Order: sequence, then structure tokens, then C-alpha cells
Amino acid sequence: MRKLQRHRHAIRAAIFGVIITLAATLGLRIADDQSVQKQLSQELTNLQLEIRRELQLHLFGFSWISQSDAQQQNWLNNGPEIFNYYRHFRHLFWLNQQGEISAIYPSESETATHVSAETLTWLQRFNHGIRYLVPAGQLSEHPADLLLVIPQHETPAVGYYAATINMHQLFSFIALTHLAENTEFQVKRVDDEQLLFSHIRSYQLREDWGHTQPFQLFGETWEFELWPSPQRLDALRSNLPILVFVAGILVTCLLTFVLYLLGISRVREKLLKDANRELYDEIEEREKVEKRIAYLAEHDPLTGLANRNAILAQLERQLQIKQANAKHIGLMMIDLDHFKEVNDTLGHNIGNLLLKQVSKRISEVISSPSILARLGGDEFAILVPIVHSQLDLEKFAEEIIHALDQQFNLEGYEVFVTASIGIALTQTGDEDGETLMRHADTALHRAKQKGRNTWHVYSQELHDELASRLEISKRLRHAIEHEKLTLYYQPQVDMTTRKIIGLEVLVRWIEDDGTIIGPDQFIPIAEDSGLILPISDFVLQNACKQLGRWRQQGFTDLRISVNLSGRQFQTPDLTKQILFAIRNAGIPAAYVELELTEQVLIENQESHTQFMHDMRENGITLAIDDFGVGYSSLSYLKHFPINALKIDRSFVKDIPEDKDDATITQTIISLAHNLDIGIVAEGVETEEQAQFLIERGCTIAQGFYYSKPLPVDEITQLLSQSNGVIPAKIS
Ligand SMILES: Nc1nc2c(ncn2[C@@H]2O[C@H](COP(=O)(O)O[C@H]3[C@@H](O)[C@H](n4cnc5c(=O)[nH]c(N)nc54)O[C@@H]3COP(=O)(O)O)[C@@H](O)[C@H]2O)c(=O)[nH]1
Repeated sequence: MRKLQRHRHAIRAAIFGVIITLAATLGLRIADDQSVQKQLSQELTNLQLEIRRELQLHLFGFSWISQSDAQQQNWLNNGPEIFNYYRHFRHLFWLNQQGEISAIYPSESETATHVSAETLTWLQRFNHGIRYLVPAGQLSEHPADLLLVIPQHETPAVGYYAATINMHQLFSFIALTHLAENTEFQVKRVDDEQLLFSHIRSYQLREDWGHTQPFQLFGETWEFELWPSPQRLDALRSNLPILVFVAGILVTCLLTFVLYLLGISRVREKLLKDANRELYDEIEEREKVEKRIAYLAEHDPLTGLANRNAILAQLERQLQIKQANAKHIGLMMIDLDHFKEVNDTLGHNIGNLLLKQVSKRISEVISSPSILARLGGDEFAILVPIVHSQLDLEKFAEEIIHALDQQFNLEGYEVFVTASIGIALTQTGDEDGETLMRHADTALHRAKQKGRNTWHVYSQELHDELASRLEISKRLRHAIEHEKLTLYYQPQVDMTTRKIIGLEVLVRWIEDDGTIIGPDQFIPIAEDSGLILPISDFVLQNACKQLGRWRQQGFTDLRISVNLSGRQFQTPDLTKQILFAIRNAGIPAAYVELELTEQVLIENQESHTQFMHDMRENGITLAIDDFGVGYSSLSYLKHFPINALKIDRSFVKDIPEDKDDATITQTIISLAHNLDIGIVAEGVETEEQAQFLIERGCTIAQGFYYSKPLPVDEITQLLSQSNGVIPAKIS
């Protein structure tokens, strides 16, 4: 259908062309046929005229003869001459008044001797001297013959001059001399349809092409008829209609073909145009994509800021062309504190809004030629190409922290966010961009460690410290693999009876030379490197097994407290791991307590809540370590199934002298009582501290006053002595 549509002009031209050609051909053919009809009619008229002329000739000739010599014998004597000149006479004869043929030429002719009375009566009506042309009737045996009669009623001649005309011969002569070739001709009498003459080879076209004309005689009417044979008709007809038809068809075909070609070329043109347009669209699209790729290669799609690649490239450039008036080039790395919680609790859309607004606020603080970039996630960087002193950057960092200090309104949510900032400056001028980035990142890490919402400047000391941490990390891995870790236990004592009721498990690293490295020195490094996981597993497994041994020795009331690291919560099977250790050791879960710091607890509240419920369901107790130094909000206490709070030793250290610490300690004890959970004081070192705590209702404590952390042998010995009651003073 579409193809037909495409070639509609060619189809129309073909149809119109054929119609016009046919119409023209038909019109010409009709006109031509009319002209042929006219010609045939004219030919018939001419034929009749010729016959008449021939008859007239014979009539005049006969009159002249009859008048020139009225003697009947004489003109008959002139017969040969007359026959020679007027060739179509058949007979000349004289009829007397009685109707008898008294003389005839040629004399040997066999004809009737007299006419009938009827004919005679008929002849007698003719006037004297007037010529009559009538059918020969009984005076000739040839029905077509005519009779010329001139009545003579005066003497010496009384009778009739008569002559029969051989009409067949006359017709033949006329047909021979005046009838066109291949033309059919006939003469018949109208009255009886008697055929008088025929010059016919074919009747084929008679019906359609026959022309008739009457021929009036005295007494009867003949009809002349003429029509062409097919050959004559072909000859008569003009070739013009055929030529017009052929020419019309040719022109139509040519026009149709041209329009068809035009149609094809139009289609091709359209296809070409479409292809061109598609190509242009594609090129345009590709250019857009390329621009987008180029843009994305240097920009962060969310904030529109420069990205890591762009700022690194800028940094490299600035390092190369360091300006004369700049002492240093600075790089600040900014990381939002606890951004993950915003994402987790309010969703990614709000998280994205926050990132946009943070980037806006920081942009408002910085000025040219500094460049702000988003490195990814919640991490931003600022390149400061001209730095006169470190102090400038420290002030700048403060400004940024201050700018973020105000709440963010994000689709109805009020969100507070702080940032940690790592600062790095060029010192030697030999630093490359990657190094400066790494330094800023290291400083950022330190700022986080410092408690977040602060900044830290990268320094050689920091570098050395990190190098040392790296070294420790390597040695620690080696120590874990070669079982250089051991467990110490610090008694938790009922201060009223001095009886050991539990033991906190504390890990130690014994070096080959016997040096004991405390967990303060390696736990943070282990947490950073992930080594805390195998360490924690080692501690838990061995502590449970040791409790199992002690229980076998009869210390069945004893409870162990094991510290959990925040990193452990990132392992999916922590619950399984703990339950396995307990079951593997064959100890009741109720004698195992897990200690978590407030900080660990607050991070990932949801997963921790589930974990803590799992623990409680299995009978394991939970204590909050270092209570009071972490978060100001205490509402989380409602949500977690906690068994005990451990008052941080920083509050215990200066009681009872320090009124603030005394108040805080008192408050924590009251809080635990009100919540109906246990309370343990950490770091009790003096009798006064113990007394203060006991008087305020805190009876369980842990501290050097009762016992330092001890290896398993010493603890076993201590437990065995005095049935687990701590002597007044041990050192
Ligand atoms: N995740 C794990 N953390 C562990 C593990 N073992 C220890 N730790 C944590 O390391 C921190 C340091 O522990 P440590 O050096 O063993 O110090 C403990 C005690 O020695 C110390 N303490 C106890 N009483 C006193 C005292 O009277 N004075 C004083 N100056 N120090 C005292 O306190 C530490 C125990 O504290 P806490 O855990 O908060 O109860 C420490 O934070 C350990 O938690 C481990 O296996 N896994």
C-alpha cells in the first residue's frame, strides 16, 4: 500500500494517459468513420449520377436518332452505328399501334413479337413526341433492362420508337469505370426485392457500412446500395487514430516511467533525508553523550562539583606552576560524620539532598581560586592553591565546621551533621598530587579518631605514628598467627564482701623477649586493620574454655565479661560465633557477659538491637562499658535489653574529691537503680573510692585496689585462696 502511495503520480498519469489516448483514438476513429461514410455516400451519389448521365446520353442519342429520321426503317438501318456509339442498347425496335413489333435491330434478336394489350393500353397513355424511360417489362427477358419509348402519333409514323437498355451491362460498365476497388455494389427493385445487379464479393460490412439511395423510374423505384469490403474500409480509414493511440500509449508509458523514476528518486531522496536526519540525530546524541562523558569525567553528577580526577589534575597543575607568592599549596579533605546513619534512617534521597546542601554551604565559604570537589560518598576536598601559613588553613577548617553547624532542612526533616577535616600542605615542594591527597586523607582519619567534628593537620609526627602503626599491624598479624596473644583476667569484686564474682577478660600480646604489650596499643590498630576479628574470636573461644575449666575446678558462680569491638558487628554471623564458643566450652550462657561501649552501641542501633535481643534470649548478659563518656542521649537505654552499666574510670578516678565526678557517679548509680539494672564501677584504686561507691549503692567494682588484670594461673590461685575473697591488699 505504501508502495502504491509512493507511485501515485505515476499511476494517475498511466490511468489518465490511457483514458485520454483511448478517448482521442475513439474520437478520431468516429470522425474518420463519419468521413468514410460520407465518402461512400458520395461515391454512391456519383455512381447514380454516372448511371443517370449514361441513361441521359442514351436517351438523348435515341431522341436524336428518332427525330432525325422518322422513317422506321432508316433509323433501324443506322443500328450498327447507334450500337457502336451508344453501347448499352440491347434492341431498337418499332411498335405499331396494335402493339406489334414490326421492326427490330438487331434483326436476329429473339424477342416477343408484340406487347400485351395491357402494355399497349399503358403505352397509349404516353404523349406524342415525349421520351419515356420505363422498365422494359415483357419487352425484355432481362428484368433490369429499361425501355426508352417515344410515341409517334402523326403520319407517316404512327407507333412507338422503342429501345431496350441493357442495364446489367450499363451497371457493369459504370462499376468498372467508376466504382472504387473493393467496393460492393448492388441494385434491386424495391417492390419485389428483385436483385437487378450485383457486384459483390463480401457481405461482411453491409449491415454497418451499407449506403442506399433510391433511383426513381417511371412506374417503379430501384434501390442502389453500396458498401466497402474490409480491404476497402482499411484503405479508406485513416491511420491517424492508430498513430494517435500508439503515440498516446507511448507518451503515457514514457510519462508513467518518468514519474515512476521520479517517485523512486523521491522515495530515495526521502530515505536519504531520513538517513541523514538519523545520522545528524545520532551525531548530535553522540556529541551530547561525549559532552556528558567529558563533563562526568571532571564533575560529580549529584552536586555539579569537580570530581576526584578533576581536583587531582588541578592539584598537579598547581604543583607545577606553584605561584611565587604562595608558600604552600593546601589540600583539605572533608568527611561528614555519621552520614551513613542519615542515609540508613532517612533514605538515599534525603542523603543526596544533604550532600547537595553541604556542598552549597561549603561553596559559600570558599573563595577563588580555591576549588571544591566531591570525591565520592560523603567525602569532599578543597584545593587551596595559595597558602601563606598553616594557620590560614586551620581557620578555614574552623569556618567550614562552623558553616555546617546549623541544621539542614531536608523535606521536612531537620538534620544536623558535622564534619571531620584532614589538612595537608606542601612542605618541600616536591610532593605530587597523589601524595598530598594521601596526606590529607591520613589527617582526616586522625580527625575522625580524635572524635569527629574537628580538623587535623598532617605532620611528620603523624606520618611516623602511622608508620609505626603499620609496623605494629604487621607484627600483630605475625603474633596472631604464632599464638603470641594471651588472656589476662581482672576480677570484678563485691566490695561489701571483697568476693570475686566475675572476671573481665583482657587480651595481652607477649613479645618474644617477654615484653607484654597492652591492648591500648594494639586494639585500635587491630580495629583499623580488621585483625580485631581473629583476636576477638581467640579471646572469646579461650575465655569460654577457661571458664569451663574453672567451673570444673568448682568455681561455678564465676562469670566472665568479654569486650566486643564495633568491627565485630559487621560480621553477619556474630551471634552464631558467640553461641558456638559458649556451647563448645560447655558453659551456661548466663555466666557470660558481653561488654559494649556506648559508642559501639549507638552506631547501627537497629542491627545491635536485634543482636542484643538474640543474646538475651540465649541468657547472655550485656553491660555498657565506659558509661558516661559517650553520648548525652540516654534514650537508647530504653531500647536495649541491658543488664548493667559500667561507670567509666575517668569519673571514679577523682572521687570523692572532685564534686563534678562525684555528682556524675552518683547520677549514673541512681540511673541504674531507677532502670533496675546492675552497676559496676571501673578503675577503683582507693579505699575512699570504694567507700564512696558502696555508700551510694554501687557494690560491684573493678580496679587496681582489688586486683590488676592477671594471667590465668594467678587468677586461679587468687580464686583458690580464701574461697575467692580478695585479701585486703594485693599488689
Ligand atoms: N575489644 C577488646 N577490647 C579489649 C580486649 N582486652 C582489652 N581490651 C580493651 O583494651 C583497653 C585497655 O585494656 P587494658 O589495658 O587491659 O586495661 C584494662 C585494665 O587494665 C584497666 N584498669 C582496670 N582497673 C584499673 C584501675 O584501677 N586503674 C587503671 N588505671 N586502669 C585500670 O582498664 C581496662 C579495662 O577497661 P574496660 O574494658 O573499659 O573495663 C580497654 O578498653 C579494654 O576494654 C579484648 O579482648 N577485646
